[in-house]
Amino acid sequence: MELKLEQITKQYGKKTVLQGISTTLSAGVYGLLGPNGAGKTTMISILIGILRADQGTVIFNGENIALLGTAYLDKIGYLPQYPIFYKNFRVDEFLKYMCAVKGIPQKQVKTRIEEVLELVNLTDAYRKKVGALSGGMRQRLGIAQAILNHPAILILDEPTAGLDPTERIRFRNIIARLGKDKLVLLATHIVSDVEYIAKEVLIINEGKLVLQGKVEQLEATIAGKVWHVLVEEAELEQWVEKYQVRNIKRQGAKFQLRIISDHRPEGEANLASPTLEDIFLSLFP
Ligand SMILES: Nc1ncnc2c1ncn2[C@@H]1O[C@H](COP(=O)(O)OP(=O)(O)OP(=O)(O)O)[C@@H](O)[C@H]1O
Repeated sequence: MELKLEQITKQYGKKTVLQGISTTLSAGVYGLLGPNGAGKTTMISILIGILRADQGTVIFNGENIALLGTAYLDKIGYLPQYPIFYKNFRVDEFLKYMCAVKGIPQKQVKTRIEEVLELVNLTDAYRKKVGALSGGMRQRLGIAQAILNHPAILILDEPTAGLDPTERIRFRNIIARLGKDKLVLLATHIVSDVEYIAKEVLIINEGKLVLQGKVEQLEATIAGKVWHVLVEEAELEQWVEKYQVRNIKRQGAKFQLRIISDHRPEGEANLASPTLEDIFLSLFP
């Protein structure tokens, strides 16, 4: 399976929101990272076929999606950034409704609903009202509806916003499992959501694809530039002014600073292993 973006460009009025995005994606989890307003949701809207690019094409398995029409939509599962749930529906009623929307044959509905609820660990919530679910359970229900039609491509826009750490990990595990046979594109600005599960990370800023690669490849781009330095409290302010300080952690009477710098900072400085968050923050301080 292959999804290819060729020179995707989109403008809203005079503002160019996507500028010549080109990439090729296949099965596996991809993290789409970028600061607020980078163009993630616009790119997703084009990929799920609800928005046309001004220029460029999206090609699914060798065919232009603009010509595939609903045959392409059948391949897509989508969880929007702000999903609207009908709170008075029960979970099973909501999923039956979504099966009808997606044209799933009546004979398959019951089995398919049981399968997707099991996949997202919501079997026990079958008869619960959607309004009674926690935020995390509701997001998992969002995934359940997105995969009802066995999509080849699953697109999730900021799926973990507002989730507690336990739910975030649970969610991450579900996504990793789904990525074994689907192309999963997960847009987020929470770097840790994708750090451990993404096959590749795409970083966009101001509508341009600025970096793409495996997490280790991206981390290698700032190897030798991430430092830990121990400083006194009285010196903190001058360090923060002089260096790009990523993190400050109290260590006994002193403070440990995580710094991104091309050169070894003065004082007690030790090299640290780079993380994806270091890259993100070095690009968007
Ligand atoms: N319908 C629209 N009309 C005009 N401008 C828009 C429209 N939708 C988005 N924009 C602008 O396009 C830019 C990219 O927005 P987009 O929502 O794609 O970014 P994003 O990376 O998803 O941001 P966030 O993380 O905040 O959701 C922003 O400057 C936004 O204000």
